[in-house]
Amino acid sequence: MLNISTGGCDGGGLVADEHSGGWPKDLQYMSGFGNQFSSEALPGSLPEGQNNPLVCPFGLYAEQISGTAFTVSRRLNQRSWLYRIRPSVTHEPFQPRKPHHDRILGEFNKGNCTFTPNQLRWKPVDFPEIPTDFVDGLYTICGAGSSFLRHGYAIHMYAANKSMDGCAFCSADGDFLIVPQVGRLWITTECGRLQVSPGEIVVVPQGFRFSVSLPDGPSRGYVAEVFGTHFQLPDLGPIGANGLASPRDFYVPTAWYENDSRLDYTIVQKFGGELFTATQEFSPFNVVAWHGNYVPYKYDLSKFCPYNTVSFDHGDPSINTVLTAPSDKPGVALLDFVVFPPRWVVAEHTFRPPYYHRNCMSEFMGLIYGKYEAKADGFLPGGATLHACMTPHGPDSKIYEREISRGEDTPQKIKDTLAFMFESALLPRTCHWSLESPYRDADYYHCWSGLKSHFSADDGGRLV
Ligand SMILES: O=C(O)Cc1cc(O)ccc1O
Ligand SMILES: [Fe+2]
Repeated sequence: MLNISTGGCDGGGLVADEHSGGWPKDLQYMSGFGNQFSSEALPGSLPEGQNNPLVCPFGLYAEQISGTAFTVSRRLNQRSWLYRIRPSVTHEPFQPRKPHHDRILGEFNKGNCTFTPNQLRWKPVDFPEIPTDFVDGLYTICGAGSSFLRHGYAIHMYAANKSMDGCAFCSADGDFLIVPQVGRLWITTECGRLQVSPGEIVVVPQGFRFSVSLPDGPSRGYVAEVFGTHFQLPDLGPIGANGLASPRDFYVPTAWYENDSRLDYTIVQKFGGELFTATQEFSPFNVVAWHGNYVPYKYDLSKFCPYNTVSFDHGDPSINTVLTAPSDKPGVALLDFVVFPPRWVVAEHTFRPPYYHRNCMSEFMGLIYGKYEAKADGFLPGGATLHACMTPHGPDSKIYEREISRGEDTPQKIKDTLAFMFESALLPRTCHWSLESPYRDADYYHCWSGLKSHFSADDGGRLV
């Protein structure tokens, strides 16, 4: 069977999934970020030497999916060729989805959203009481820009308890970077299947159809969707050739198909922020072979290799960037995905937690497990915070008081925690339902009320 990963950032072989627990036992991935991959589920199903032969092996249809304009520079060009039993075009016309799902947006403006310079925090939501799949459980928190203009992003969360059945989802608006917090996601895509556990992330690029099964039942997590650009690895600059997220740790599925015909397979398409459905007589997971570099992939965050100070002062959080979706301005992200993983903290004569901060970028944070280093309580796993552009934030009073009375400079290990940040240059607007949500922590600002003055003009400003 052909499964090849070449070129791009890193060549890699096939890897078995450490987390596989029954579905399916022989799940395999190809490794490497940005590589050119080739995969076939049937030997000989991938055409050789050309993309669209007059007749494809096994009578398959050739179909290209383009993730960048045809004319984008070779360095950035992303596309894949899928060889499938029936082409995607064979469907009944799309209709607005009923019942209407009105908590998803693809465009953020004064009419459909609100905004506030206040610090926002949400408690983790409860799992749904009624059967709810990934699509029904998805709701937008905030975002900026417009999927129509191909510039912007949306931050969604989901809470679900039921596998998608006879239906596939696809966002025509942008790439989905999914961060599961509770419950594994077993994701079938047109390129094959991925098993994703909390602590891992998965990116399903714009346009790919996927279906989410929930082997553990109740599931919850976060999604960053980026419009008009794709995630890439950050440059490492003076760090050198290694460190942070290594290209070889990104796993891409191998070809897998089902040859199933049913009258009512439903495609749910997010398009311009609204959901449309179309039925077709076959599963969209009918790709027998494929090749290309426009692919879904997953990454285990425990493989992230953090770098940090070994002398003094608190480094900026950009040092923990896993993936970045660039804007057109050099060095400025449309959306960075940053993690705060377990690590040693050794800075001497330094206030070690995150500093007090006002940022021209906007920061949305989530917590996968444990406690976040800047908050003694209130920021819970599954919860979220939003500190928009220039909104002051930082450690709560308890963390501040604890830190300044720490005494010794012994090394400390931050452990049993995994927080993350979606950071963007674009100022987010917040959805009405997020601000009005019963899960919103209206008292959030109190966590800083105890930050009393320690100032004393008499002792040269030393702490008293
Ligand atoms: O907690 C935050 O707001 C994120 C953050 C973390 C950090 O280590 C430094 C700055 C920063 O904004
Ligand atoms: Fe911050």
